[in-house]
Amino acid sequence: MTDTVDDVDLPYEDGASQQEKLEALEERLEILEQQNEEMRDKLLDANAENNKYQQKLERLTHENKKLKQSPLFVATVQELTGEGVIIKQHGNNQEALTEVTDDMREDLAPDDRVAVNNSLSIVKRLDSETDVRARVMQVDESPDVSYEDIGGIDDQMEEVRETVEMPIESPEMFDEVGIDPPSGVLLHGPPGTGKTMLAKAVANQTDATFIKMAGSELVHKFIGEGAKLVRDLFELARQEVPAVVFIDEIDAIAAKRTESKTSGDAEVQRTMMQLLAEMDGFEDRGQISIIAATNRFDMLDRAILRPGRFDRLIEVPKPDFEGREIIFDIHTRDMNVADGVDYTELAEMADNASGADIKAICTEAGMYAIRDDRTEVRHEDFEQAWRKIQETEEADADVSKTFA
Ligand SMILES: Nc1ncnc2c1ncn2[C@@H]1O[C@H](COP(=O)(O)OP(=O)(O)OP(=O)(O)O)[C@@H](O)[C@H]1O
Repeated sequence: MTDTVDDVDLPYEDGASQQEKLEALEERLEILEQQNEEMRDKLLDANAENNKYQQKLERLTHENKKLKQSPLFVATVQELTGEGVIIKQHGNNQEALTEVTDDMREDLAPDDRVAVNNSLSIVKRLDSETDVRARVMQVDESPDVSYEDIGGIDDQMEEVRETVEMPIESPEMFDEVGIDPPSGVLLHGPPGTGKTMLAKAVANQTDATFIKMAGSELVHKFIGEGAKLVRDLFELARQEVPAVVFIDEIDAIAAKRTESKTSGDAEVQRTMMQLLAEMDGFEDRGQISIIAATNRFDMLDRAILRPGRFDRLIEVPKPDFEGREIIFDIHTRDMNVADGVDYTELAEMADNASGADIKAICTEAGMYAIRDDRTEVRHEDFEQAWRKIQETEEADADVSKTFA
């Protein structure tokens, strides 16, 4: 309903002169215009915010859909016959005859790897095995991270060095003393605290090949591949000794056993069993070091923590005040930083930041300088960068809460 003139509370007394009325009305008009302006600004902000959430919503909906899709199984084409295609499923080695469209049939040849759904229909032809390995395993003959690049986790670094370096550099010591070298190291702690860096640095120091495998990639894509890829991983490590095998997100393959009996769970189980078998029957222990990492220590199956497997559990926490100061120092080493930049203040400001957050603050601060057409990064650039990163993190947290 719109206000009529009668409803409006007039800003002057009944007996006011024409001049007084005019002035009062002008004053009121000015206030209303100002309020209108403020409302318009707020509306614009709200629209921008709304757009941002819409985009996030779309992204999350898309991810959600992807996760809900039922997993596909992997099989190998055995033969193309008049009645259909004979495939052999990985994992259980069972053969099956399945029908395919003419288009798909033209695309297939014996020995091709294919993805099949629950009813064993071929959904697509897969990349060659080498492509899958390349996706899941990242091999780096000489990673470029050194101990000087890591800040605030000296005790953890010492422990990793002690466990990994000695057996690779002086395996004879263990032989002579007559003990087995320490087995795997499990690093656990929040994201972005330097777990991957630690593994890379120790590989660099010992001239070992760094082989990284992501747990989630192993089991979430195609069923029937996980166990084989674990075997391939150890095979590759044996060819590359000395090697540091880094298994990231190990919780994806070593989560506590659940009651559900879905095929996905069985696959995860098989992959984990293969990993345990490889770790137990490990003859090159020492020359191949296994470092695993997780952000979800609470979720791990205790079987993985039994002696002889990961018997060094090292917590890698977020840096404390001093650690943050050092990490700021590390990440600004190559930056053109103005005289007034105070790392102590920055470390106080970025309370609760991880190493990865600090790295992001430094990069973003550099971006502020560039946007401002400067080549020198100032203290306020870092402050502005931290505010921006916090806002983004808060918005992300809100969105995940809303759509959880
Ligand atoms: N302690 C640290 N010192 C210096 N830089 C760090 C530190 N921790 C993290 N960073 C920075 O953050 C980036 C990401 O760190 P890294 O990948 O090692 O974390 P992570 O603990 O393995 O994380 P995630 O659990 O998410 O895999 C590094 O490349 C580095 O730039």
